[in-house]
Amino acid sequence: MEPPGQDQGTVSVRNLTKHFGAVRAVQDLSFDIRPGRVTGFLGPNGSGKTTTLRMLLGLATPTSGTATISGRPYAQIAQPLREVGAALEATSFHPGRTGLDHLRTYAPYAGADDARCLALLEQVGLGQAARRRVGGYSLGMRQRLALATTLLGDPQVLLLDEPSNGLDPEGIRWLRGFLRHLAGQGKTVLVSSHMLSEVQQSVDDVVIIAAGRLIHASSMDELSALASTSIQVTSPDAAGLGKLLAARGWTPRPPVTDAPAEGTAVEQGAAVERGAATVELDDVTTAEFGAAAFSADLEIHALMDKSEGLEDIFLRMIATDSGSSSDGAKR
Ligand SMILES: Nc1ncnc2c1ncn2[C@@H]1O[C@H](COP(=O)(O)OP(=O)(O)OP(=O)(O)O)[C@@H](O)[C@H]1O
Repeated sequence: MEPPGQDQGTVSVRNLTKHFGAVRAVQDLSFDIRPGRVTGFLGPNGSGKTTTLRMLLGLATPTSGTATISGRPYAQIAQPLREVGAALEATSFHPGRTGLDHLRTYAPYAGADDARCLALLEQVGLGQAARRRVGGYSLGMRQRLALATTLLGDPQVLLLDEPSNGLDPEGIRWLRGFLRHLAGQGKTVLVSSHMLSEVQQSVDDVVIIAAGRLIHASSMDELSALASTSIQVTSPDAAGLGKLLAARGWTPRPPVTDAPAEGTAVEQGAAVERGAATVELDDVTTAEFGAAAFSADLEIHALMDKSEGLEDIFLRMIATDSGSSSDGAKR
């Protein structure tokens, strides 16, 4: 048994599995979420994100495996609202209650007083709407209220299911800054989403799942390093292009040959036969190539960035898995 406090703030999932009849919602999932970081919990619709969060919160019983927060299952946490703040997808609000009254309902369990409720509403941008009925709140305002509710007990761990849903671009930018601020205080922040692009600017780490299985877990920097850089270049001067590539040590695809291609133009006056060439180069940026071509006085007719972006990597990762996943896709 590890000494108390060793796992403080760590969210751990070990060999976690959940079947609903024939549907394998979560399959042998293992990962850790660390304090002081914002972690994106990513996967396409129906990949098992909410089911995993529900098991972490003791709302669903694992078929096998464990889900713990600070080393303990949720049910064993003495004062759960002071340790874990969670906002799941279908957070429901009593439409007749004001935002402030909604917080007051939970405040006693979280050890929060009225002043804290009001301060939190202010913090999430609902200061002006504190005494308005939630029934009249927009989806984005409800998301902000859900966030304020998770923060009532000043918990170490925050589990937020698609928190940017319904927020406008300004709200998304605000949320980004707010989550970073919370992680900066040493909190463990998990944000689920079905789109990497939605969270890529705000997360430090990523856990990617598809069809209930772990696909990838790393820091955002490590994931970014998987993104390839490649360009496509077309020059009417194959020989000149070949010379430039050789001088720079850049290996083109396909190789450039000096032999004039079909449709060769004969330059007036210089009587030099010139063939056009189109090649692709890896690990060279358009800026690098553009500068090199400029200094070599090489004529270029097209220069395109063909790099694989982060979202492409994410889509490739989750697509690769869906072929092998079988039952999890039964929905
Ligand atoms: N109570 C349930 N009974 C039966 N099947 C369920 C139940 N809850 C979830 N599932 C199934 O488990 C799978 C995973 O669903 P889950 O809601 O965890 O995915 P998700 O990644 O959160 O999806 P989304 O991004 O759409 O919210 C789906 O096939 C879903 O239909």
